[in-house]
Amino acid sequence: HAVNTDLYTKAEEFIRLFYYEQQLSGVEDRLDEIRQSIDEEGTYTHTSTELEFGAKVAWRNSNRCIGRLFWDTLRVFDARHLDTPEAMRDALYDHIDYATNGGRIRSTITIFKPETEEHQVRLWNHQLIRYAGYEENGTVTGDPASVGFTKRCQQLGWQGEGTAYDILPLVIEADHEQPQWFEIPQEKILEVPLRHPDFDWFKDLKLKWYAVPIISDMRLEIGGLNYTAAPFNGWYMETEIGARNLADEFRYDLLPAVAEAMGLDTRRNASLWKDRALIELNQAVLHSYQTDGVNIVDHHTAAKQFQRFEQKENKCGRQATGDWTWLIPPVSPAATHIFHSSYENRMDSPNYFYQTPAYE
Ligand code: HEM
Ligand SMILES: N=C(Nc1cccc(CNC[C@@H]2CCCN2)c1)c1cccs1
Repeated sequence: HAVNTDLYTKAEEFIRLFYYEQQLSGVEDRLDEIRQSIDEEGTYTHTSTELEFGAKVAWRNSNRCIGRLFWDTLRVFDARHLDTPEAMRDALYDHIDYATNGGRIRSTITIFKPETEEHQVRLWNHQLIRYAGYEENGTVTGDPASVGFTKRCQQLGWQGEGTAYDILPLVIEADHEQPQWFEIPQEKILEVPLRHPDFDWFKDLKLKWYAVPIISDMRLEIGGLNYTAAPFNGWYMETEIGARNLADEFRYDLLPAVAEAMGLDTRRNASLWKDRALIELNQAVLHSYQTDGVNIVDHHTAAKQFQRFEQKENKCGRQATGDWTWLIPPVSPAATHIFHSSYENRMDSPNYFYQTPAYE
């Protein structure tokens, strides 16, 4: 019974927040309904409006997110009625199409049914769209971060072409049954070839990245219910691609190649060759996405937008919580106000959480 009381307590806190912020009447009747449902069935069901509000506020509460100014514009697709892996696959295809929108990216979340004692839906992908990683005697082709998941996909019967840019399949696990994998049709994947506005040789590095980051392995908690499959996307901040995915030594490790092509002295740290290469790589990312009409935000603009979010929260009588260590951008952090601010890293509910890996 303790568990149910815990569930009711969380449900009540969420419902009261929803009725207060949306200035609705009749909260006691709704709470009676929920208490009865929990007593009779051990759980309760969110209305679509409660679900949408919960997903938006979970984004508003995401302490590590610099993009929260737009929390209230999230498009929420309610996919709780879908029961088969094929139906879920089609909902994921629709998510990719709707979010991509030819480059005019729309922040979107698709929410599958919450976990109960009987069932749980999990997406094994970290992101719906991501490149495979193949390890051959010490060297990796593709994304080193994907080596483990790529091996699991191969064990499930998937075969990639072996290039540095193979798109991994969707892997859907429903109710502890055998996970099913599905290819994503190539025409659904928007990618951006990278070129530099001033360095004509940059295109000869033959680099590209995908347009839409869709996180698919986090748990959305709303009023005590856990939505263990709720993929969400926004657009990229350029440093994620230019300062991490393509720059980290344990990812695509491209700083030496860019620095050499720039003719920098890579033997001496004090030449600041890594810093110069970083700036040009991030400049190429911004230039390429903007030229192709694919939404992206630079880290200075993103910080300004976050400052507006902080101000907007204060106007609403709230104080924005945050994780400073993630909110500062990895390039020129002290050039943003965030570096010179402090934030309480309190985890409010609703929120997005890490969850136990779906596979090992
Ligand atoms: C609209 C454009 C958006 C931008 C530019 C943006 C930007 C970012 C960035 C740069 C990070 C840090 C990621 C990293 O360093 O790996 C982040 C984290 C995060 N964002 Fe956003 N975001 C956006 C939209 C969203 C949306 C729509 C949601 C959910 C509905 C969201 C939820 C989160 C969460 C939960 C984290 C923390 C992830 C973790 O702890 O690993 N963001 N965001
Ligand atoms: N722009 C985005 N970036 C983002 C957001 C949340 C999580 C992530 C992935 N973070 C994990 C990686 C791997 C370790 C450190 N970064 C990226 C968005 C992805 C989905 C919505 S916005």
